[in-house]
Amino acid sequence: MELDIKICGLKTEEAVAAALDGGASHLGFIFFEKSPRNVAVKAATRLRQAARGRAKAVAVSVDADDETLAHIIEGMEPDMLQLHGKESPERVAALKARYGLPVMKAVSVREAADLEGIGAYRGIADRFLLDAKPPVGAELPGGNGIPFDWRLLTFLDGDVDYMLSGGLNAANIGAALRLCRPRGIDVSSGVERAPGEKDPDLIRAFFHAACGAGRARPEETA
Ligand SMILES: O=C(O)c1ccccc1NCC(=O)[C@H](O)[C@H](O)COP(=O)(O)O
Repeated sequence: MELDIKICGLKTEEAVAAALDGGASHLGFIFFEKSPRNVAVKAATRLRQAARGRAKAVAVSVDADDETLAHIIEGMEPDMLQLHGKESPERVAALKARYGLPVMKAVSVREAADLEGIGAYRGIADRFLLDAKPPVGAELPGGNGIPFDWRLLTFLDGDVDYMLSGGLNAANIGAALRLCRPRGIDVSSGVERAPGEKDPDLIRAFFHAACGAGRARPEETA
């Protein structure tokens, strides 16, 4: 099985092209006004066209209400929803049933106890995005460019399908892959020259480093 790679927070055609050329499996579009990566539905609808048949377009929202979600989903036609707020298991189940789209539930991790939060969503969420817990007072629930202690994941049930996220970049992705053996990885700040400004060269460097560490999941290359 190939490693999934999600480039998140895309806002320009240039960045989308670099992500697709690198072989991204998922492209993330942020719908959260406080984020420097926030995109309008109209822009995301245009940007996601290039991904059709090549990568999954992921709509990232944070405790969005029904009206907002309907606008996003009807407009950009995502392949997947990423719920990055405090959405309950019931809310996740209801959205899956309503839209028939796979859901990736973000879980914020700082310590081992945070991983217990996964349990309530198992059998409901299709996938998890294990991200670093934001620092106290942070405005953003994700995209803060900080890693968490990946060693915590070595105790996780191997059946949990997750993308590793939080502070990944070309310099640390090799170590992260070797330690955690995730089925997918996700990056945002680590491929930016400034908050919200993706850098195609950094995107290319990230793919190069991830592929150098084994694009296939490590245990399958052993
Ligand atoms: O990236 C954002 O600005 C953001 C805002 C609100 C909710 C989620 C957000 N990002 C979600 C992601 O999937 C990011 O890629 C993930 O948090 C990792 O970000 P980073 O640590 O910057 O690589």
